Amino acid sequence: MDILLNVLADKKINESITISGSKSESNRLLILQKLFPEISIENLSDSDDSVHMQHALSTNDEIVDISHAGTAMRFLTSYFAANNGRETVLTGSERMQNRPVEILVNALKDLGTTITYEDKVGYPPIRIQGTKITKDKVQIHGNVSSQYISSLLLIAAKLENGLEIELIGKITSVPYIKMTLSLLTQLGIENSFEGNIIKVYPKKEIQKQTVVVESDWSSASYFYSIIALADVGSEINLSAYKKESLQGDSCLAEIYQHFGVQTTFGENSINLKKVKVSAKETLEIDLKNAPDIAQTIAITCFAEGIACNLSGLHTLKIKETDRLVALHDELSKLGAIISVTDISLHLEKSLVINENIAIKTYNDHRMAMAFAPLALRVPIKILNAEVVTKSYQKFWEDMQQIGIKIGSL
Ligand SMILES: O=C(O)C1=C[C@@H](OP(=O)(O)O)[C@@H](O)[C@H](O)C1
Ligand SMILES: C=C(OP(=O)(O)O)C(=O)O
Repeated sequence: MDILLNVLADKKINESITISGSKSESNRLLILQKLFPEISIENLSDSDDSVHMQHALSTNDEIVDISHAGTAMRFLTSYFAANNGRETVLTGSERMQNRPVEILVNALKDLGTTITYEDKVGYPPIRIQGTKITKDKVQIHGNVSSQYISSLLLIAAKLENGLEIELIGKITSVPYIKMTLSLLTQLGIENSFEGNIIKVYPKKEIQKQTVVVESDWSSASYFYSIIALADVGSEINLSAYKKESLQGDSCLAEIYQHFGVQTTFGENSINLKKVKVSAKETLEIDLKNAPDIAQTIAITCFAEGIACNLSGLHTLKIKETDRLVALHDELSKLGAIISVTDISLHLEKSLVINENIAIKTYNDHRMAMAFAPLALRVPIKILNAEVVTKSYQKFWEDMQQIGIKIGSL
């Protein structure tokens, strides 16, 4: 589905939108619920990635295909490895077969499990022989993906002796590790994270309880971008959000102050309001703690004619697409002066935005969603717009609600 986005001139936005549950929290809780059936989940994400996770956890098939879902691939690797007696081939989309899992697989092998590669060493598909894990100490590198660490943490309490993980080297996307540990704490599972050592203590059963998933902050980023580009006085209410979030992407509230967006926390919602024009100084941010909002921020800067230097982007090359190359190529077509390295992005201040450019999305939901707010400036085409469902089912419906007109190409 290729679409053309447009807006009516001078529209001041004043809308309320409800966003589905966090994909990251949901995919953790689905694994935990399988291990601890005492858990009930409310406001579960309706994303494709969470649907794939639910299906993978309910099937007895030998081959389990999780499509593009990175968290499902990584979290299920440990889950199946600890599933004594079961043999599973875990696979995914063509892109998933080029997203690395070797660091996690090696850690699980060190714990005594048997995992082999069906095709390319280091990448899915992998064949997992479920084993009873009795070892309780493992080392793992933390600089490639935090998902490997969360994966081990999610099964840790159900291992006979719990688990002590020693993190080696620099650690990336730390808030996601803390999210996993906070969820364990909330469920009554004892754990600690001191220096580079994480410990999770064994727990057979937990109290029966309901966990309410906060809505997805990465999805909220597109509304931050829209309000940043909208007229002063425009506002959007988003629910259901809270001030004490487990999601690192809640740093959006602070970052978007640069663009004159004020965030007010309500009972169960946030109000985003454009209170002044964007600051014109170069935006310098390290996004190693919040990689999923890099695309949104780069495009907001471009639309607002603000230069930026984004660093800490070393994980972007192994996400749904190489996001650094994709941003470079698509923003250049719009007229941006942009350069990227393997870990950073530099964007010059620009005054012109080319109209009617067709943006390629490379099977990456965030490419489609991050470019959509540019419709507030120029007519823009988004190719394969259906990719958004990986994390946000009703994204285009919600765009129409805030006044973006969508036509087919
Ligand atoms: O644990 C999680 O839920 C996630 C961790 C991050 O991945 P990396 O740790 O690979 O950066 C993030 O980009 C991804 O969207 C979700
Ligand atoms: C990187 C992402 O997801 P995953 O790694 O779970 O595929 C994302 O949602 O931006």
